Amino acid sequence: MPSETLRLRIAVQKSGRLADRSLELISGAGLRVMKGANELLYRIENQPIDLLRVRDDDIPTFVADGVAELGIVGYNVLAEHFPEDDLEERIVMRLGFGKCTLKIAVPDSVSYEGPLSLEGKRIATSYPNILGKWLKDRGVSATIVEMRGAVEVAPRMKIAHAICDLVSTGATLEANGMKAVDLVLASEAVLIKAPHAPPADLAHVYDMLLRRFDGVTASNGAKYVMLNAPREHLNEIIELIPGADAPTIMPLAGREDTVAVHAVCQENVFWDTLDKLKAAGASAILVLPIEKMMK
Ligand SMILES: Nc1ncnc2c1ncn2[C@@H]1O[C@H](COP(=O)(O)OP(=O)(O)OP(=O)(O)O)[C@@H](O)[C@H]1O
Ligand SMILES: O=P(O)(O)OC[C@H]1O[C@H](OP(=O)(O)OP(=O)(O)O)[C@H](O)[C@@H]1O
Ligand SMILES: [Mg+2]
Repeated sequence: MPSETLRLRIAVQKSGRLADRSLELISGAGLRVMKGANELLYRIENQPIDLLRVRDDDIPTFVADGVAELGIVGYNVLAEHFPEDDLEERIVMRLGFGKCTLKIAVPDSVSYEGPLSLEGKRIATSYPNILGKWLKDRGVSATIVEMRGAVEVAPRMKIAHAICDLVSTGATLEANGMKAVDLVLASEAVLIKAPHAPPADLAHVYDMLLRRFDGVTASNGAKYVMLNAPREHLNEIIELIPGADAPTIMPLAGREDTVAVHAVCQENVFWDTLDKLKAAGASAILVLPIEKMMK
């Protein structure tokens, strides 16, 4: 095959909760997506890369089989496909979006004293492998009722006593008269890789892509903080800046007692932090978003 026809493939969710954020990550890495007539495959205009747009359930297998070199999928979906594997071998990086938890939930009126309360019960879920392993590890024997969706209605329909489903805000559980009682798995979107190295001709594109994804992900939520600080409270003020690593301290023209402080914060900066900085004597505080970061 001539090398100019070789293209890397990234499997992404076609539509759903991860679709937009996956495309944002891809464009954040400088890839220009061409939305053509082919709904299954989007071309990247400025790199030899294609996006394979599929149901999220197909992504772990496509990547494991080498149909795509990389994929963006929920950790929960990956764990359900490969419940016995060391998932770290498949994961390139955690992406910081699509955060949710897989939880055991029961009707509000039901008491729960730990996993043993599930003994002999029926539990509805779309994640039979993860739940099966979780129950086995805790020595609980229960019947797993597999459902593709609308798991939250199972107790009301008398199909199951409990459910094991994804939760983020808890609104779905609340609307269905249920409460979360145990954590099974914490999840977020992850970048996964095929077991074999990419074609040699595309190794540089692959490496560049991982570097850029890392840069976009690392800057997620990170902020650039600039402020003026009285010298006598400098240490206290630096301590207050969240996740600040080696801030830059600069003199201010004509102001002996005050310095300018610039710092990259690895975490979000909330209003209460600004209030504390102000109370400690900081002034002219600016918090700026960081678009890209390369360490
Ligand atoms: N409420 C939520 N909050 C945050 N993230 C979520 C939530 N629900 C699901 N997710 C994450 O987003 C992923 C995709 O969810 P979505 O509901 O779009 O899946 P789906 O209906 O199975 O989509 P597909 O049509 O691709 O099969 C989930 O596997 C999970 O990782
Ligand atoms: O705690 P919450 O914020 O309410 O989120 C939890 C809900 O989100 C997901 O469903 P989604 O809304 O994606 O619809 P689906 O069930 O059709 O996939 C999940 O299956 C829960 O039902
Ligand atoms: Mg799915």
